Amino acid sequence: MPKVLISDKMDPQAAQIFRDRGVEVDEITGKTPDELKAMIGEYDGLAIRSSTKVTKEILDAATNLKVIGRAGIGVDNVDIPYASSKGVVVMNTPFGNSITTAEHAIALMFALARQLPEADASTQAGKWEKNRFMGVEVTGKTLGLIGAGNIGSIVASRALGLKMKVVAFDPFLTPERAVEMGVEKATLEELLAKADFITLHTPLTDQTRNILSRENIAKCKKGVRIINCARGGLIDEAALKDALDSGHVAGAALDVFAEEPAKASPLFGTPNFISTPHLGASTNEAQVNVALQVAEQLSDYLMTGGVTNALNMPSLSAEEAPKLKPYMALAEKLGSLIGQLEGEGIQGVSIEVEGHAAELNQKPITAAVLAGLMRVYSDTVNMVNAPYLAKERGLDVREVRHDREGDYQTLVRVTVKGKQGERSVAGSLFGHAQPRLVELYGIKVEADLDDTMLYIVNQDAPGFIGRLGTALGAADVNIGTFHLGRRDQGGEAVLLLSVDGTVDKAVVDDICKLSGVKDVKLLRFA
Ligand SMILES: NC(=O)c1ccc[n+]([C@@H]2O[C@H](COP(=O)([O-])OP(=O)(O)OC[C@H]3O[C@@H](n4cnc5c(N)ncnc54)[C@H](O)[C@@H]3O)[C@@H](O)[C@H]2O)c1
Ligand SMILES: O=C(O)CC[C@@H](O)C(=O)O
Repeated sequence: MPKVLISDKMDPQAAQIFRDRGVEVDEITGKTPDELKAMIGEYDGLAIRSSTKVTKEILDAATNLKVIGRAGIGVDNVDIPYASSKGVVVMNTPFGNSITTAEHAIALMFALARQLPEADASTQAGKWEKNRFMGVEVTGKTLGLIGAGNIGSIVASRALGLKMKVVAFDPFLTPERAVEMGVEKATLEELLAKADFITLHTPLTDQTRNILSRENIAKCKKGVRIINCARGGLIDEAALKDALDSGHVAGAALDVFAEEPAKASPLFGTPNFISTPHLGASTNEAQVNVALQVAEQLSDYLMTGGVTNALNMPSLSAEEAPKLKPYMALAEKLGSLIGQLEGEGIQGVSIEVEGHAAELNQKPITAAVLAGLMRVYSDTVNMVNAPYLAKERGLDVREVRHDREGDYQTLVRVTVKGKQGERSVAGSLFGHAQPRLVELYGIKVEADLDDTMLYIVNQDAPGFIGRLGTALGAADVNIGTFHLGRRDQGGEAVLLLSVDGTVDKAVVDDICKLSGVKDVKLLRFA
């Protein structure tokens, strides 16, 4: 039974879902990195929010880990490249807290417009400073949206409902989508010049880091009010403090900080500055949504192989997973076969599907071929890290889909470009389930790829099979299955034998010495 650790505070319904789906679950929150490191080795899955930092060290200790699920959107607390290199799938729940976070941005916008926190503190201090607090209306004002994805678009719809104008800067926003959203697409410069309020809704990337830099803050309209419910690091906090002090920025509300927990920001105590401790996603509704989603996604992956919302692997619905499973087994075996035959030095690989296989999601088939192929380089390769390893090695990967049906109802062909030029193997499924090799380097064969096999290339001549049988019998090697194919009579023949148990190198050397033998390889598919 797979075992999952919930290491951050999460709605209790998550644990219940794991149990209902047959996954063992421990909820142990608030551990230090060292404590987490000591315990993570026993878990197959890890469910987190933002407190747990999944670093290289934690991943190195996570010897059984297969999947990490973030109950939320941002995954900056997970070292995704390293998780990928270790073959660990990383998933998030991209929609569960979007409405809640958009509402928090709107709440902060109103709090800034009417100085609500300061007015509250003053009133509760018994001051009744009615003349001190003069607000602004939001109606008719321009809201500048930086980032128009899930949350940004919800903020835009709420702002339009409040009769604001919305201008949006997002390099990936198409003109059609802007029209659909009812916003004006703008450059960053235009947005900075026009906006009365600016709200940020992008991830933190190399392009968005410091997007509100000192220089860009200076380009804003005087009296602008700024809201950040996305990620710390999008705003130069020191420059924001100076702009608040000078009055160039009339107010700023931050839910997120460059360093969290933010316990001593220079912004604290600045007039017209409001802060919340990363509460964007903190509503009952959002926390139930993300907890349920993460538990369902992790359970699906661990129990059925279904992949939803993964950031480092192609998606695979629970419905698709059983259909693709035999194809992935076939693809991995073909990749492994050609990888073992060619050895190192493969420069490119093309994965072609035809017939029934062409109706399926090809990405998992490609990932499975690469997993088999890259095993030449590493024993720990799987479908998650294989594409990264292939990229790292500069392998050119091509996917081809043929609508036509050939000799077989379904076919997967793997062609590699290696030291010997382009060579390919192809396989099909028998009875819709049984992977079988049907072509090897242009020669028709029909062979199951069993755990241990001998691949022998010889000159087609009478008596060879007898000599081979005698040699194997003398070495006490029992032949399970025997498959023979040849290019033409008297030409090159290929033999694929499955054998019981292991075969010593000495036996392989003896076969090499048999007359007419050109090549012998011991293949393993276990
Ligand atoms: N405060 C919180 O508790 C909280 C809660 C949920 C999400 N978030 C954060 O909010 C942010 C937005 O989440 P989302 O679900 O809307 O993400 P999303 O991926 O749906 O949208 C992000 C948008 O940013 C745009 N973008 C990317 N690079 C850009 C750039 N250089 N300039 C302008 N736009 C750019 C993308 O095109 C996309 O439309 C994320 O950083 C997420 O982690 C915070
Ligand atoms: O889990 C949280 O409280 C914050 C989540 C938020 O930052 C997110 O990116 O989804």
